[in-house]
Amino acid sequence: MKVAIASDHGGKNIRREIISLLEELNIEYDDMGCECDTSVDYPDYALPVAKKVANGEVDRGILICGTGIGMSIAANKVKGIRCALVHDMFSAQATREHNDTNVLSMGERVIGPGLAREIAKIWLTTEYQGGRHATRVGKISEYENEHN
Ligand SMILES: O=C(CO)[C@H](O)[C@H](O)[C@H](O)COP(=O)(O)O
Repeated sequence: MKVAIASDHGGKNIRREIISLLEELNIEYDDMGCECDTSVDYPDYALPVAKKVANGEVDRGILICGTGIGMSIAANKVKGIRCALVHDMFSAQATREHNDTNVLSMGERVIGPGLAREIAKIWLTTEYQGGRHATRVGKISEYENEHN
C-alpha cells in the first residue's frame, strides 16, 4: 500500500505523528506538505492528495487540518474519492468496512496525536466488507459517473 499525506498549518503535528506510524507499519508514503510556518489554504493540500488517490498513483490519502472539515469537503469534490472525517475509533473501523473510504481526514484542533494515531492505524488496517455495502457504495459511484 502507498499513502499520500498532507496537512495545512493547523494539522502539522498530527501529520508528523501519522508519518511516524506509517514508518512503523512499513507503509510507503508521499509527504505532500505543508512545509509552512504561516497560514496556508487547505484546498491547496487536499486536492493534490485526492487527485493522486483518484488517478491510482497512491492507494489511500490522509489529510489533517484544524477541524478536518475543510480538507474532507475539498477531497470529496474529486471524482472517485470517498473521504471520511473521523474523530473516533469506531467510525475509523466502520468507514473502512462499510464505505470503503480511500481518504481519511482528521482535525488537530479536535483530537490529540495519540487518538489520531489509533484512528489512522485502524483505518489503514481494516478491510472493506463489500456485500450489501457494495450495493450502496455502487449507488454513489453511479450518481457520480452520471453527473460528472
Ligand atoms: O478548513 C478548516 C476548517 O474547516 C481547517 O480547520 C483549517 O485548518 C482552518 O480553517 C484554518 O484556520 P486559521 O484560522 O486560518 O488557522
